[in-house]
Formats: sequence, structure tokens, C-alpha cells
Amino acid sequence: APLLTSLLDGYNVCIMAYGQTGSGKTYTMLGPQLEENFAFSIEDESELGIIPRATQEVFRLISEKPPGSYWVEVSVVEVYNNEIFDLLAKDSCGKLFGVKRDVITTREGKSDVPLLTYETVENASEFFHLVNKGLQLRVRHPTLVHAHSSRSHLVVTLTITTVVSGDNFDNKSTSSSRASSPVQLEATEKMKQVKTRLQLVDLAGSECVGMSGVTGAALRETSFINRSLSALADVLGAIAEQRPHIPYRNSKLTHLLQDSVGGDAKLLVMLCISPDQRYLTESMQSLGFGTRARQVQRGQVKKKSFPVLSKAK
Ligand SMILES: Nc1ncnc2c1ncn2[C@@H]1O[C@H](COP(=O)(O)OP(=O)(O)OP(=O)(O)O)[C@@H](O)[C@H]1O
Repeated sequence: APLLTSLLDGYNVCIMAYGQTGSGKTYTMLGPQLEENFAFSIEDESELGIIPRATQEVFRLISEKPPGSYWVEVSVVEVYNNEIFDLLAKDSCGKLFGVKRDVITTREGKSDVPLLTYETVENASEFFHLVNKGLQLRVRHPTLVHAHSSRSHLVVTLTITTVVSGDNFDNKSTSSSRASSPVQLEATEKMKQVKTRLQLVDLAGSECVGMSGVTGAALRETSFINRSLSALADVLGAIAEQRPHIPYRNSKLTHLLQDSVGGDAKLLVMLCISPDQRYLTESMQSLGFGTRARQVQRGQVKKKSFPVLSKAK
């Protein structure tokens, strides 16, 4: 919750779950899933995972702000076999289907996914329905360790646009206007926008091939998962050791998360650990990842500078 307050105060925030397959990452991030697909259940609010819960909190915080001053857009991306898929892209009939996208580095040195679909949502319930539709496209595969194992990394991003009128920049009191679309917002005279980003990441599970018993296509998936997770650990190691070169581009996952992991975002890593003694090696490996993440020192987290909004009259 304090991270979400920071988000509306102008910080980028990233929350991610890491752990071996079957340890509870998806449960932590989304909550219990429906049997037939990846959608999460919204019937019992007490069971909601971090992604829906954080979104509810974001909208609660926004409701306390002057009306029309915040705008929320959502994107849902999965990284599968080192490829990026846009899970909110629609075909010509308006049906969602995962479209392959690329990740690039912009001239300012930020990572970006050109053509990625951003959908505007006005409340948490719109968000639930939209994300649940996208999640049904997510790849999963049964393994000996976990019957509904996610085979991809999931990145749900909320982009919060704060609209500040020109007058507010001079700290003068003004009534805030209500815009009905992002286009209208941009067109509104004397409006300035500040964007902050909340990235919520359900990583695919690290996996010991001997234990999970995967073969064929699933084995290929496992190898991509393990490679991308070790690329993430390498990036954290390089940042922790303050090496001049950080190998973000060694995998699409690290390239996509570059600004959150190595940039100016507030980053929270949650480790999911199995209580079963059989998985001691995997648990030690996850704790090693956590130790590495804790060694990262990135200096002062930067805040996007924008003035405090004056209350609507
Ligand atoms: N805290 C919990 N309470 C009840 N059930 C849980 C809890 N955590 C996990 N589970 C159950 O354990 C199983 C595995 O959890 P989950 O799917 O979250 O694992 P995962 O780490 O995401 O695995 P993978 O990386 O293979 O996708 C699921 O059936 C889930 O409902």
C-alpha cells in the first residue's frame, strides 16, 4: 500500500514474484485461478491477489483526488520463449489474440514496446474483466511438480497519467476540468501530463528439469524460462557490483523490465518458497536470488516532478 501511495506521488513502482514452479507466485499475484483458464476469481474479495488488490487500491486513492485529474491505462504482456506477446491486442473482429511485439531502447535510453495495446480503464471492475480476458491467452502446461504451471512471465502495467493544468504549475488555485478521453486531455489547453507506471510481474517458475519431468516443447519452454531468470539474476548481480555494463539485452525479460530493475522505480521482489524439504535446492536458489536483489543499491529513487494539484471547486 505505501508503494501505491508513492505511485500517485510520482514514483514508478514494480512489484514482482519470484520462486520455483508451484511455489505460489501466480496465487500471490492474482489469487486463486479458475480451473478452466488463467482467469482469477473475483467472487471472494478476501482471496484477491496482489494485481487485482493493488488496482483496487489505486482506484481508491484516485477517488480521493480531484475528479478528472488521473487517467489509468492497462497493458498485459507475456514473455514466452523469449518473445513478447501483447495479450490485449485485438483481431479485426475485436477478439483478443496474442500478437508478437518487440522491445526496443529509445533515444533516451528507456525500454519501450512499440505498438503495445493500452486500454483505458475507469474502475477496478473494468480492469478485472479486461485482464482476465487477456490472461486466458497465457500459456500453461502440466508438469510433474505443478499441473497448471505458467510457462511465461506475465507483466501487467498500469500507466497513470496525471493531468495538471498550466495554472497549477504556477501553484495558483484553479478548478480542474473533466476530460472524457486521452485525446481530449491532450487537446485541452494549458494541460500538462505526467506519467507514472506500476508494473506487476508474475515470473514463470524456476525449474529443475529432473523434478518437473518435462520433455519436448515443454523442455524447450523450461530452458527459456531458466535462461531468462538467470539473465535477471545476472542483471541484479551486475547492478549490485556496480559494473559499467549491465547485460539487460541478454534476454527480452530483462530488456522489458530494464527501467524497473535498473532505473528509478521503487522495486519490491517477493520470494515464494516451498515448505517441502524435497525442494530444498530450489528454495536455496530462490533465497540466493533474493540476497542478490537485496544487495542492489541504486541511489536515491527519482520522483517525477509535478506540482500538488489544487482541489476542485
Ligand atoms: N497461499 C496459498 N493458499 C492456498 N493455495 C495456494 C497458496 N499458494 C499456492 N497455492 C496453490 O498451489 C498451487 C501452485 O500455486 P501457483 O500456481 O501460484 O504456483 P506458481 O509458483 O505460480 O507455479 P508456476 O511457476 O509453475 O506457474 C495452485 O494450485 C495454488 O492454488
